[in-house]
Amino acid sequence: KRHRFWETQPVGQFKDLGDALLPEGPIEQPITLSKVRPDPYTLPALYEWSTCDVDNDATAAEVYTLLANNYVEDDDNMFRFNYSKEFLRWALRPPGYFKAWHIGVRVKANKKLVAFITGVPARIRAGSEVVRMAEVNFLCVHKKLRSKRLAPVLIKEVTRRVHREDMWQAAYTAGVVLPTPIANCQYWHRSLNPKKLIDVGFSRLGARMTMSRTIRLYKLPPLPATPGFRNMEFRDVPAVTGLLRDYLSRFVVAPDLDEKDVEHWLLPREDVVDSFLVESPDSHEITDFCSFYTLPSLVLNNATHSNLKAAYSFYNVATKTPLLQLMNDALIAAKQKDYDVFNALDVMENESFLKDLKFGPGDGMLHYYLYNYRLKHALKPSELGLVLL
Ligand SMILES: COc1cccc(CC(=N)NC(=O)c2cccnc2OC2CCNCC2)c1
Repeated sequence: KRHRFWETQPVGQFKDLGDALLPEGPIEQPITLSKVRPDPYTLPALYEWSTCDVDNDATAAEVYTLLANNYVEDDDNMFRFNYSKEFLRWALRPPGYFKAWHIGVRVKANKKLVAFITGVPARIRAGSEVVRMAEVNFLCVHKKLRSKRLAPVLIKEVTRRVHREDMWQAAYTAGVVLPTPIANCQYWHRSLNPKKLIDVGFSRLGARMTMSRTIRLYKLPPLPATPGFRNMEFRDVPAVTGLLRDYLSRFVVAPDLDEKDVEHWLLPREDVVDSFLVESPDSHEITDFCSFYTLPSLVLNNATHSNLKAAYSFYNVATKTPLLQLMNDALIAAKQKDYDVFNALDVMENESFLKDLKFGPGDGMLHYYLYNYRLKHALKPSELGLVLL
C-alpha cells in the first residue's frame, strides 16, 4: 500500500523490516534548535493556525464539539468517541505540558474550528533508554474537509513544535496500519449492561441465548471481593508510584512515571479517571492497584439511547491479590458507577484475565507507533506497558 506521507518521515519503513543491521534507537539525530523551522507550515488559503487554550471554557467547548462531531468512529460507523470537556482538560495538561502543542485550525472567514492535533510530553522507556517523547493524540479533521491532505500538515506542524522544545521522538496509536507498528493490539469488551449493548447494536444476543440468560451471564456481585479494596487518595501517591514503577519495569516499552505523573494521571477525577488500591487490613501495606478512564461513545442513529458509558482499562498492578480477582473488583466498581461496558487491550498481562472475566474480542485492532525511534523487534502486546488515551 502507498503511504505518500509516511514514506517521507523518520519512522520504520516496511522496506526495512527484517534488516537486522539497522540499530535500535533514534532514526534521525536532533538538529540545533535555531535550525528548526521557526514559522508554521503553510495551510490551504482559507485556513489559519489557532493554538487552543483549553483553560478557556469556550475554547474547550469548541474542541469538545469538533471531536464529538468528527472524531474516531467504530468500523461500522455506529459509535463515535465522545471525550468530555473535563477529560480533554485532564488529558492535555499533564506536568510540563505546552499550550503550543494544542494545535487548532480555523476558517479565516468565521473562525470556525475545523481541525485539531495535540501533543503532551512524556518520559517513555524503550528497552533500557528513557526517552523524552511527545504523546500525539486527537488528530481530527472536520468531515467536510477530508481528502484535502490536511492531516499531513497537522502532523508536520505538531512535529515542528515538538522539535522547538528539543524533543525528537513521539508515541501514537491508530486503528489503521501505517509504517510501521511497534505492536498490534487486540481490543476486548466486557458487557456490564448487556441489554443496552444489544439495544444499541454494540453486542448481539448469543446463539441459543435469551436476554434474561444473557443478563444473568454478565451479572456481578454488588461489592468488591477483596478486603481493603478502596479508592486511591492523595496520601497513596508515593506507594502507588513505587508499585507502578516496579511493575512497569517489566515491559519493553512503558512510561517512566514519577510521583507528579502518578498524581496527575491516576488520582481519581469524577467521570474522567477512577483508581483503586488494596490496602492490607492488618499491615496497611498497599499491595495492588487498578484503574480505568472514562470515554463515552455517542450512539449514532438510535432512537432510545444516545450515549454508551464506557470504562477503559488503564494501569493495573497485582502483587498479592490475584490479577483475576483484582480486575473482577474493577468490573464491579465500574458496574456500580453505571458503566455499560469495560474495554481493555491485550497489553501487559491483560490476556491472563480477559476470557475468564467474560470479555469478548472487539472487531478491530489498535496499532502502536513510535516516531523517529526504531526498535529491533516489534513487540508482542504482552511486552507493551503503555496505555494512551
Ligand atoms: C464503542 O465506540 C467506539 C467508538 C469509536 C471507535 C471504537 C473502536 C475503537 N477504535 N476502539 C479503540 O480504539 C479502543 C479499544 C479498546 C481500548 N482502547 C481503545 O482506544 C483508546 C486508546 C486509543 N485512543 C482511543 C481510545 C469504538
